[in-house]
Amino acid sequence: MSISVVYWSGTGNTEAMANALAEGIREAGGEAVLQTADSVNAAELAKEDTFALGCPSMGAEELEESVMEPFVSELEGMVQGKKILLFGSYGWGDGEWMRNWEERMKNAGAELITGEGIIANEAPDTEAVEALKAAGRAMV
Ligand SMILES: Cc1cc2nc3c(=O)[nH]c(=O)nc-3n(C[C@H](O)[C@H](O)[C@H](O)COP(=O)(O)O)c2cc1C
Repeated sequence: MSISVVYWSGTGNTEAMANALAEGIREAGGEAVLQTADSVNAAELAKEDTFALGCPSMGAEELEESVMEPFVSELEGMVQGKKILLFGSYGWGDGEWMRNWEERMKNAGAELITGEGIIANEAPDTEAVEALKAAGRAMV
């Protein structure tokens, strides 16, 4: 099973999370397709039943504004019934951006894999890496 992991990452922390997730997908025998959000067409992605989206907390507890925000906004109209895993890194906040993002996707009709997004403070630590690998395995 081929699973897309689409993310935006400015300094590599969310990218490291995407790599851990991909490792879990591969451990379970799946094929992980890692792509940055600027190279993905939302309508094409929405043809898949299960996929992962990653973005750090930017702005003031917001999705990155030039690529990820418009991408997620476009996807919102197309995710009814989709199984989506959300993940991302943050710095100093309390995860508000992820709670808002979860709410948006649920209101758009998506089912969140693991129930809530997986977050990591700056670079993912061992615990976050293990949680991402487990989520990746569960997606296959
Ligand atoms: C412009 C900018 C805005 C940010 N805003 C927040 C914020 O509102 N809350 C927070 O917890 N972290 C914030 N951060 C910290 C990043 O979320 C954190 O450094 C994260 O690890 C970056 O992930 P990345 O390496 O995938 O880009 C901000 C960072 C930048 C550069």
